[in-house]
Amino acid sequence: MTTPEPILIWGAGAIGGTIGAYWARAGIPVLLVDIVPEHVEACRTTGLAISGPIEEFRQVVPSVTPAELTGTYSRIVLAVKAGATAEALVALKPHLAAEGFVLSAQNGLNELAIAAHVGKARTIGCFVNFGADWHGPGDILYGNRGAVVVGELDGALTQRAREMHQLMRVFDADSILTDNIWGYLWGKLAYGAMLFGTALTDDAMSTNFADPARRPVWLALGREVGAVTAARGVIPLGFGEFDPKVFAPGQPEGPQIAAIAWLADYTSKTAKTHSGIWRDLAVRKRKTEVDPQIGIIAKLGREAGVATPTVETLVALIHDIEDGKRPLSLATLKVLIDQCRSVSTTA
Ligand SMILES: NC(=O)C1=CN([C@@H]2O[C@H](COP(=O)(O)OP(=O)(O)OC[C@H]3O[C@@H](n4cnc5c(N)ncnc54)[C@H](OP(=O)(O)O)[C@@H]3O)[C@@H](O)[C@H]2O)C=CC1
Ligand SMILES: CC(C)(CO)C(=O)C(=O)O
Repeated sequence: MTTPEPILIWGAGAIGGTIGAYWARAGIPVLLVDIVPEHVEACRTTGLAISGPIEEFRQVVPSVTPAELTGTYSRIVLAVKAGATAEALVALKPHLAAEGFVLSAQNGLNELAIAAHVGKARTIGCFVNFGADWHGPGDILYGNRGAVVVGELDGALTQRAREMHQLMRVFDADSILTDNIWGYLWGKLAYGAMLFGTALTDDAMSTNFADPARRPVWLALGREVGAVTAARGVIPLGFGEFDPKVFAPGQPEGPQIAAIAWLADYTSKTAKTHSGIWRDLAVRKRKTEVDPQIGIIAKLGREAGVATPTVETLVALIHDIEDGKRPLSLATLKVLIDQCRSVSTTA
């Protein structure tokens, strides 16, 4: 009897580690690949502990560092931060079978970079919106359930997409198979841009979304991403009651304010009170995914002739915090609030 080929999860942190622990617990062969040797050692020996309000368990998961990996694999789930995607792709390509694929379980438009590197036919899209934090070697907080959506880049409902969807259903029974993965990815960018805004302060995501004084920023970011999304001909899709279509050009303000109010409520119900961006800035003290995730919106906007002044200032402010030039504080967010206010009064 031959041993079934494991699914490689490349990047076994908050997202990759959580999915991997669930798959391994369900008896699905999985192999974690991560550059943090202490994490790899913990996962394969004492086990990966999943904690938080959803479920608590510890699961031993086969794990290696990239240097220890041998062989080729048909299914690779990429779950590194967007800034590490290029480097991870170089390392994983020799291990990707000719007929295999890479599925991006990441925020942003990493699918573009993956397709450019391994080929569009070997790339599958995925939208992940559950909340998790890597707290240390073998230690992950699973803070809240959230959308998991799988789809081919061209929308085809292929056998391999169906299979990955079924596997994701083992992790979360509500996972979705879609023919519009770009819609979900662009919808998340609208929310994602707002999350970067919340990460300018030390306040929880929900505190930020609930404060009427900060609302002009969320509205401006939603509208700018909505305008670029529309210019690219994408119909954005959301999660829960967050419908990014309300931010499309020409849409009224009422439903936009309601969408922000829903986000305030939604983000108040997680054990992960702050975004991964805030965690990178405040806890990990490292660069965020701002350029590949948010900077790309401004770049694609410029290409389409759509102005994105709020997005551009946000990117600059995040860089300032990364470089130690500004603090994480309300004063930093206030730069953006003032810019949005002055635009709305001069408009
Ligand atoms: N966490 C969350 O709640 C959510 C995250 N996302 C998205 O999911 C993606 C993954 O994020 P998340 O899981 O939080 O990130 P984490 O930092 O928790 O996990 C990524 C892991 O990959 C490792 N890594 C970095 N470079 C490589 C490489 N070249 N090869 C192998 N491993 C590598 C990291 O090590 P090191 O730390 O040393 O870099 C880390 O252990 C991001 O795009 C994020 O925006 C989406 C929705 C929710
Ligand atoms: C907030 C969250 C978990 C999405 O709900 C996220 O995407 C992040 O932390 O970057």
